[in-house]
Amino acid sequence: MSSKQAVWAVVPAAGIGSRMQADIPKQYLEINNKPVLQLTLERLASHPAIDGIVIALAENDTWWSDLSLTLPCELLTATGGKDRSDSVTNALKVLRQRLADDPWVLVHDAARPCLRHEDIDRMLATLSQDPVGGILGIPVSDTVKRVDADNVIKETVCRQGLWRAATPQMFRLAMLSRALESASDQSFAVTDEASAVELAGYQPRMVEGHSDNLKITLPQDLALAALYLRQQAGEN
Ligand SMILES: Nc1ccn([C@@H]2O[C@H](COP(=O)(O)OP(=O)(O)OP(=O)(O)O)[C@@H](O)[C@H]2O)c(=O)n1
Ligand SMILES: C[C@](O)(CO)[C@H](O)COP(=O)(O)O
Repeated sequence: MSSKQAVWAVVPAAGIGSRMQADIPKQYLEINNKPVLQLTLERLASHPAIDGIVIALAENDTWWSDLSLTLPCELLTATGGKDRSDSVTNALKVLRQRLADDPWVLVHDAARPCLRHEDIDRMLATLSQDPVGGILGIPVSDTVKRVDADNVIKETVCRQGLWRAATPQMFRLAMLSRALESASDQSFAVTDEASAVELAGYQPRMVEGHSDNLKITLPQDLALAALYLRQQAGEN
C-alpha cells in the first residue's frame, strides 16, 4: 500500500450487549482492569497503518467519558443507531465530513479486542489493490447442523466453502456508504458490511484470520478473551 493512502478504522460500540446478560454494555466490561473497548481501540490504534478511528457510541452512553484514553492516532466520535449497520453508517458520515479522499475503511467490532496485527497486515497486503475489498474470516471446522425450533436436527449442512465472518471488514469509504444506504433503502437488514456490499452486486474477498479474534458475545466469552490476550502477550 502506498504510504500516502489513508486507512481509517470504524468501531461500532453502541450496542447494549443483551446476550452478555451483564449490568453494563459488554464493551465496558473489564479484562485485566481495562475495558474491552479500550483494549480494542489500543489494538487498532497501535497498528502503524491506521491513520484514525471513528467510534460510534450510544446516545445514552455514560461510560465513554470515564475512559482515560491516549491513542497514537486521530479519534472521532459518531452517534450510534438502532442497529449495528446504523451505527456504522453514522460513523461513515462523520468520516466523509472529515476527509476529502476515499480511504480504505476497516470496520471492526468493539467486542473483538483480540485482533492480531498480523491479521491486519495480511488483510492490507491482500486487499489494498483489490477493486472491492473484503473481510477477515475463519473456515468452519465443525460439522454444521440446521435445527428446528425444538432443536431437532433437520439437516447436516455441507461445510465445504463455509466460513465464519469476522471483522475487520475492509471497503472503500464511498462504496461502503452507498452499499449500506442502498440496503437500508431496501429495508434489507444486514449484520455485517459485506452483506450490504454483496447486495450491491460486488464480490468481496475472504481473508483468513486467527480463530482467537472472537467477538465477546456470551458470558463465557469474557474469560476466553482474557485467556487469548494472555496467550498473545506471551507470544510477543
Ligand atoms: N446498534 C448497535 C448494535 C451493535 N453495535 C456494535 O456492534 C458490535 C457487534 O455487535 P454485537 O456483538 O451484536 O453487540 P450487541 O448488539 O451489543 O450485543 P447483543 O446483540 O447481544 O445485544 C458491538 O461492538 C456493538 O457494540 C453498535 O455499534 N450499534
Ligand atoms: C460483524 C460480525 O461480527 C461478523 O460476524 C457479526 O455479524 C456481528 O453480528 P452481531 O449480531 O451484531 O454481533
